[in-house]
Amino acid sequence: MEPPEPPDESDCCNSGCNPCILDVYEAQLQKYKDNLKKSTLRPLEVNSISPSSYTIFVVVAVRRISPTVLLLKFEYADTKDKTPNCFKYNCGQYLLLRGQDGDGEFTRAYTPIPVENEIKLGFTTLVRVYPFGRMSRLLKKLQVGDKTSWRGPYGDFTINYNYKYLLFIAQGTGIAPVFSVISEIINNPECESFIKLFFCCCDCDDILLRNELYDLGAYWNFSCEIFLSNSNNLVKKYNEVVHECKLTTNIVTNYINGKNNLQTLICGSDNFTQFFKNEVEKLVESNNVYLF
Ligand SMILES: Cc1cc2nc3c(=O)[nH]c(=O)nc-3n(C[C@H](O)[C@H](O)[C@H](O)COP(=O)(O)OP(=O)(O)OC[C@H]3O[C@@H](n4cnc5c(N)ncnc54)[C@H](O)[C@@H]3O)c2cc1C
Repeated sequence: MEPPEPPDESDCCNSGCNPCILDVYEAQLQKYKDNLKKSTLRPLEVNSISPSSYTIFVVVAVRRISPTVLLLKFEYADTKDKTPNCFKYNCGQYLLLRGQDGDGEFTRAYTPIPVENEIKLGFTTLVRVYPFGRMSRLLKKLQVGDKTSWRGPYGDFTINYNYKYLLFIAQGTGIAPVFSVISEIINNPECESFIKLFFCCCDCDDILLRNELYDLGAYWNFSCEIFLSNSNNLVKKYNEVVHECKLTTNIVTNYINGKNNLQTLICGSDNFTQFFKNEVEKLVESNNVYLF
């Protein structure tokens, strides 16, 4: 383990970021000291991103994949006195992007997603831009070559392979951590859980990672059902299950009923997440429900 880089005092923007960079540094320093006591092994991996200080990543690709969603690719471009050899995060973890505007500095969370041929020292993220969003205004203007500051990864999600059934309920860009976790599970040859995804989208253009989810359908233990609030211009692919309606409590209840040993994992807007959490908890104990 590398000693954490101390943040500049000015890195704390006093806007209540979660987690605050100064707290992260203290916690990482303590972890490093504890590790030193335990081990004298030389570190083999030097991560290109750090939770306790900002690292510069340059934009290397901007792809619009729906009217409001961008797929952005970033590559390590810092000049710190370290030679990173990997970009490491656990599935379901997120990064914080630093923004600056007339009102000062602030951060927002974004989730790296696994993609084919990923750059060794980089990451990819799906970003929805909102008309009046503070970070969205900056993201909309990003171009290849622009520099951005990131810290992380954060989040302590761990996959529990003891469940026989894993039900994921995702909405919009909530698919980012869900896709990352499902990909990890599917790639574990020892996993014997059945994975079901209910994916809620506004319309056909909004079915994010559609090809990637379609390809996952080739695995024996994964199936996906897509729900569209607006199904204009819908063209289904072979074997794709697309409902021309919103996901209802009945559909969730029918899936859950009769299944013991099931975990439900939910990711979407606050209202969406809270609604399905309440519904699912009428059927299963709350410790079997995870909110990203
Ligand atoms: C752990 C975590 C991981 C995340 N990962 C991703 C990710 O991978 N991709 C991604 O696009 N976003 C992700 N988000 C959301 C992201 O952090 C921002 O909240 C989002 O980009 C909006 O930021 P903003 O500054 O543009 O909008 P803000 O200035 O914060 O909000 C302004 C307005 O934008 C609209 N708005 C903002 N957020 C939402 C929302 N979720 N649903 C509906 N309307 C909204 C509302 O009208 C709101 O009033 C994640 C959030 C968390 C907590």
